[in-house]
Amino acid sequence: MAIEFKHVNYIYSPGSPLEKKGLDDISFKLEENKFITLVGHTGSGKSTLMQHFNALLKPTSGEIDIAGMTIDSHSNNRQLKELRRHVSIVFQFPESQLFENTVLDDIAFGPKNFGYSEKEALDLAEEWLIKVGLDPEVGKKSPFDLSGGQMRRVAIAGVLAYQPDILCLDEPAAGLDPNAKKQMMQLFSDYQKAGHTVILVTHNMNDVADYADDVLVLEQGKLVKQATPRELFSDPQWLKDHYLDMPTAGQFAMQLKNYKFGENPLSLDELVAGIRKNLKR
Ligand SMILES: Nc1ncnc2c1ncn2[C@@H]1O[C@H](COP(=O)(O)OP(=O)(O)OP(=O)(O)O)[C@@H](O)[C@H]1O
Repeated sequence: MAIEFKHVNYIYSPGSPLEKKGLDDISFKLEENKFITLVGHTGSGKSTLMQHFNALLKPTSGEIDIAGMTIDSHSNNRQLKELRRHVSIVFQFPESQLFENTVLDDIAFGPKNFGYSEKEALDLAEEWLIKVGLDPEVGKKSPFDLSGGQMRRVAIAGVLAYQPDILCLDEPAAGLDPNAKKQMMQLFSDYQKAGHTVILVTHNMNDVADYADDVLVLEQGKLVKQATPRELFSDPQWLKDHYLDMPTAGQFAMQLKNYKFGENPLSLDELVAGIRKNLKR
């Protein structure tokens, strides 16, 4: 199911002295089953946009076609429960929402909430506990006896277990060590490849280069670019003008003044291949 935003505006506290435009005439279309990244500086509107994907915020004007539904300022709450089964948002530090006595019960909570029987939900919980890389024995523990990284996995397993078609993630790897972060990003990449849409808010251009099919760039509530990572990172001047970084491999290549790279490398592999070519010249 494709996603389309049509002239979406969102205003915080309209008519009050605190009135603030969060989104400004946003229009775009996303193909289904892609890995999308959402980038932009602090305050550019990423979280505001994200919350429109499952109507935690509804457009002040304009409309959104998502998961076979159309959301506008009048959408009612019954429609929204159905939407939230298909579109899930994982906010930063989701482990702060864990509350059940055991890890398995916590993971099963999501599927139960969306209509699975007790048994089905527990079966899914056992399956996803392993898929997120935890030992089955962990299932019987209290979530509060786990490390921070393990708690994060449990919280994410609770969302993946009911298999939302569209998974929205707000900096899900924040605060994890590099190894744990890589494993978590791989989990999301696998989830997308298994036939789901993943939408990731990130400040990290390496994540954009490594995982994204498509990038949306926000600035002051406006969409200023929709592109592939290759297109975005092939224009260093545009990035500079918009105070955005190049991925590490591209930055490194730009420092090698006497080397010629056909395209700015996006990954370590591309950087190494480019350097090898130059050494053979
Ligand atoms: N509840 C609110 N009430 C009023 N204004 C808000 C509210 N939440 C966000 N804003 C404003 O809306 C704009 C967009 O904020 P938003 O949180 O969506 O940005 P962001 O790109 O997610 O930032 P960050 O990277 O810091 O999370 C900002 O100017 C912000 O101050």
